[in-house]
Parts: sequence; structure tokens; C-alpha cells
Amino acid sequence: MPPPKQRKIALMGFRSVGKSSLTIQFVDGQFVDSYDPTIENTFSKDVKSKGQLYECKVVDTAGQDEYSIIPQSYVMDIHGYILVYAITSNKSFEVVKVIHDKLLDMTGKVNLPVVLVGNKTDLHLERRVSTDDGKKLADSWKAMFLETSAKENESVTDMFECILQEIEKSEGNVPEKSGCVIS
Ligand SMILES: Nc1nc2c(ncn2[C@@H]2O[C@H](COP(=O)(O)OP(=O)(O)OP(=O)(O)O)[C@@H](O)[C@H]2O)c(=O)[nH]1
Repeated sequence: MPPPKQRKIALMGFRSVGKSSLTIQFVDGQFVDSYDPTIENTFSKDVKSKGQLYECKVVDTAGQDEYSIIPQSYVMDIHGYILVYAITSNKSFEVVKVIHDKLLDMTGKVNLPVVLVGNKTDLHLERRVSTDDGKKLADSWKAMFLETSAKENESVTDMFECILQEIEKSEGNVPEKSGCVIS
């Protein structure tokens, strides 16, 4: 196997969309129902994907709104971004657009390794953001799109595999066209 690659991935989005829950589900395999606002936590996890070992640092960031200032360290130091909204919240969908714009501004890049994630699919009766709108937004960013449920552990691992592949793509290690195919 080739030597391991170090990856730092940040989850960003509005308050209470499930960034911590997705991270804890991925790292620990459990769901915690209580809500405890995050300041910032970094978790480590090794992931094997397509014959490559990745030593991942996952940064679970504080909830942002449209006025929050993104710390410079999220620009310098991060390989890829998982931008999370809740499918139950239009506001969180709006905020994720603002965060994406700010990241482009701050990095000065046209394309960033990003996966857009609509979380809380188990709350389908309270859905406010359609799958189609999520897909369209991701397409406009040339980013990957997934809907997840941290509660039901739906597509949580896929989400991390996806961002690892997007980072490989941005480094020119995977043909541009090959989207994120989860196998
Ligand atoms: N039903 C359901 N609830 C969820 C899901 N993910 C998170 N929650 C709940 O939503 C609330 C907020 O979750 P967190 O993971 O703390 O959200 P966060 O985005 O980290 O919040 P901040 O730290 O404020 O940014 C908690 O009560 C979670 O239990 C999900 O997939 N389904």
C-alpha cells in the first residue's frame, strides 16, 4: 500500500444542522440526541479508500451565520470542506451559500474540494429544501451532493469518502470527469 496521506477536512454550516452529529457518527458510530453548541473540535480517524490509507483530521466547526467571520486557519490549513445544511431549514440552505462564497473569496480559488450535504433526511415530514434544489446548488459549484441522516447513519461514511475523492481530484490524481462513485 502507498504511504498514508494526511487530510484535514472541515465541516461548516449554520447552527444546529448536525455537524457534530455527523462527525460523531463517523468517528464513534453513535448518535447523540442532545444539542450542545460546538466551539471547535478536531477528531482523528484513519480511513481506507480505494487502496489508500488516509489519516484524517476532522474539524467540527462552530455554527456560522451569514455574518460570521471565517477564521483564516480554515483557509490555510484545510484540504476539503463538507458544507452542511439541514433539509428542514431554508435559512441553513441560504447560509451555506454565503459560506461557500466567502471561502472562494478568501482562498482566491474558483473551485474548492467541497461536498454539499443536506442532513436530517429522517425528518422528511418537515422537509423545506428539495433534493433538486440541493443538487442544483452543488452543480453550480461543481461540487458533489449528498443527503444524509446522522440519526439513522445514512450516507455518513459516503460523505467522507466523497470529500477524500474530491481532494484527490483537486490535486490532479483522479480524472476530472469521474465523479464521486461510492463503492
Ligand atoms: N432527526 C435528526 N436530528 C439530528 C440529525 N443530526 C443532528 N440532529 C439533531 O440536531 C441538533 C443539532 O445537532 P448538532 O450535531 O449539535 O448540530 P451542529 O451543526 O453541530 O450545531 P452547532 O454546534 O451549533 O453548530 C441535535 O439535537 C441533534 O440531535 C439528524 O440527522 N436527524
